[in-house]
Amino acid sequence: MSTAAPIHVPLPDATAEHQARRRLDELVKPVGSLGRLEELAAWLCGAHGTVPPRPLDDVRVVVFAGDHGVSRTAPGSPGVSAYPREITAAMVRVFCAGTSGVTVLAREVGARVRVLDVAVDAELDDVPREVVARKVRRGSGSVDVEDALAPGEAERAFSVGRAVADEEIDAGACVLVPGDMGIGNSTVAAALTGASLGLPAREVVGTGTGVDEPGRAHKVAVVDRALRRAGDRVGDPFDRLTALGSACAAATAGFLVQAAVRSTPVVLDGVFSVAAALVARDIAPGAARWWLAGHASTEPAQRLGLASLGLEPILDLRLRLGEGSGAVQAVPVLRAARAVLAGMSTLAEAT
Ligand SMILES: O=C(O)c1ccc[n+]([C@@H]2O[C@H](COP(=O)([O-])O)[C@@H](O)[C@H]2O)c1
Ligand SMILES: Cc1cc2nc[nH]c2cc1C
Repeated sequence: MSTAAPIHVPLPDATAEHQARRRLDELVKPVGSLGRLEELAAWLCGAHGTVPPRPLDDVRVVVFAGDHGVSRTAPGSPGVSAYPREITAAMVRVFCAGTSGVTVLAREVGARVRVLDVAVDAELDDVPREVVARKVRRGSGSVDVEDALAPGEAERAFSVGRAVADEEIDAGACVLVPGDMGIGNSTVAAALTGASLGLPAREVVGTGTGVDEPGRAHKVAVVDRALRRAGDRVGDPFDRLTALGSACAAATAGFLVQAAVRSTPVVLDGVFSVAAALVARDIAPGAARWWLAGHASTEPAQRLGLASLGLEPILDLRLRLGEGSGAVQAVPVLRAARAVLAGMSTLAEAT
């Protein structure tokens, strides 16, 4: 059970949000005709405390990379992923080379991408030192048979995530995007989501990187064992991260909480970031007010998690890549929402 001091999360500015709604109704268009853009514009005003909101010109993705014990498979036995765990380390090098999916998509919208090895099960001595400087451990425990983390590690990884959010915000970030890379992490995300929402494995497990139906049935069995093993320890969010999460999940939760503490909007991405968000909300109630849902993933746990957070996805492109790839594509929509308030004249001026 964690005894850490409560974390204070500021409230968005309700007055600015209200003023934005009034202004939106006055603009040169039928009332409400810009639909979701109007809601996003008002939300941004609440977050920034100004009408119109400030330009969203410094968007930063942090990809938390790590391995998860559930992806360790004996030769000939079924696995939880369609890909081998060695892909995680290989992908960190791809992020460093600037050719990953999220890096290419982020470039299109002028966002930056930083990758951090939080728990990759390899010594990455061929990547820049700052990529590995925050490493918490090599891999995390296999949650169906053992705790993911040793005592104190969830808190340590959570602090890493908070420190990284602080660094990005101090360097000028006005929007943060949590990215993830970790073979097997859709199983861990399902376990965390099941525990956070009190749902059975069969409802939260999806196909991840593309397992077939027997593969999904195996994942359901793994998550079911994990939920039974953890029992009622999952009531405390740090115990939940220790039993069923991973160093990456804890770091991502810390990143999301600290963004809220610093009044910095977050665009959530796929199933892993949403699973971490459910835990982060339990650590810092009110933090979810600073988060938006970038897109709807094909994973059931992501959809269920967003519904519980009260967040409606901005996009639905049937993505299931992770990395922050869906969230960055929502950035132009947010910029469009801001432009409406910043640039449109009023109906009164036209008549
Ligand atoms: O974000 C999603 O919704 C998503 C859905 C399926 C897979 N992924 C990515 O694929 C990996 C996890 O899939 P798996 O099958 O290995 O558990 C991990 O690196 C995620 O970033 C991501
Ligand atoms: C190649 C590859 C890239 C990824 N990016 C996020 N998850 C991934 C999984 C695989 C397999």
